[in-house]
Amino acid sequence: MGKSAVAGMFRSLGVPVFDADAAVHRLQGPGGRLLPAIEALFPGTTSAAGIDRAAIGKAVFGNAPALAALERIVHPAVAEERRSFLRRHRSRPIVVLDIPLLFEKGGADLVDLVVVVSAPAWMQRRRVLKRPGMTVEKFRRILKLQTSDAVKRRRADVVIETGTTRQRTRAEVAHLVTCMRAKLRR
Ligand SMILES: CC(C)(COP(=O)(O)OP(=O)(O)OC[C@H]1O[C@@H](n2cnc3c(N)ncnc32)[C@H](O)[C@@H]1O)[C@@H](O)C(=O)NCCC(=O)NCCS
Ligand SMILES: Nc1ncnc2c1ncn2[C@@H]1O[C@H](COP(=O)(O)OP(=O)(O)OP(=O)(O)O)[C@@H](O)[C@H]1O
Repeated sequence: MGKSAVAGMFRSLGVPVFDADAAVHRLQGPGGRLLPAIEALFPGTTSAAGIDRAAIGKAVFGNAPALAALERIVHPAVAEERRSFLRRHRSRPIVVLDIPLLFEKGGADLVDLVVVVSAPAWMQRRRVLKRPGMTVEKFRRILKLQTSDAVKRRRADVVIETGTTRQRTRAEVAHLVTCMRAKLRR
């Protein structure tokens, strides 16, 4: 939908962003501290270079108990990284948490304002299918695991549209940051 692109726009305006996906990649990457636990769960899927993402993706997308077991390893570690990010930026008036599964995992209570990044379904599909290793079937399985865009939009405090030009999206982000800064000064 463009979360990472929008996160970059917040960063360029001086707002610190916690990137949950990047934290997952660090924890599962070369020397990552979750490698032993993941190896025990899915033998033969890790090496010194990190996890084999394609193999684990195949094992968990479409297999609810396997995905839940992986999440029990990954999510507490990500929560720890997030707390450490918040401690490091305690003095900052605004921070952004870029969290792909905010509603699915009950994270909406963590934040003062929920910003949903959204584009039309056909555009999401076109962007996702361009990614290396993505197939129509994998995309279908992942979508089924996630809260629908319509529900996310209803639950959002603010929606940032990425179905338009980057310039318009950047203007929406800048407007939001300006409003938040003005509100905090009051
Ligand atoms: C299974 C893994 C190894 C597959 O890695 P891969 O590089 O192939 O895919 P990637 O991480 O880019 O995810 C692809 C898409 O699936 C979605 N997705 C990933 N994990 C989940 C999940 N637990 N539930 C629903 N959707 C998910 C992502 O948001 C993304 O849209 C990886 O997704 C993973 O470790 N997932 C569990 C951790 C997690 O919940 N991460 C997302 C939130 S922080
Ligand atoms: N107006 C726009 N705003 C944001 N992104 C746009 C826009 N137009 C095109 N894009 C493109 O759409 C893609 C969105 O991908 P991005 O990685 O930001 O999504 P994401 O939501 O973080 O994905 P995931 O959670 O699956 O990793 C990027 O390639 C980005 O350049």
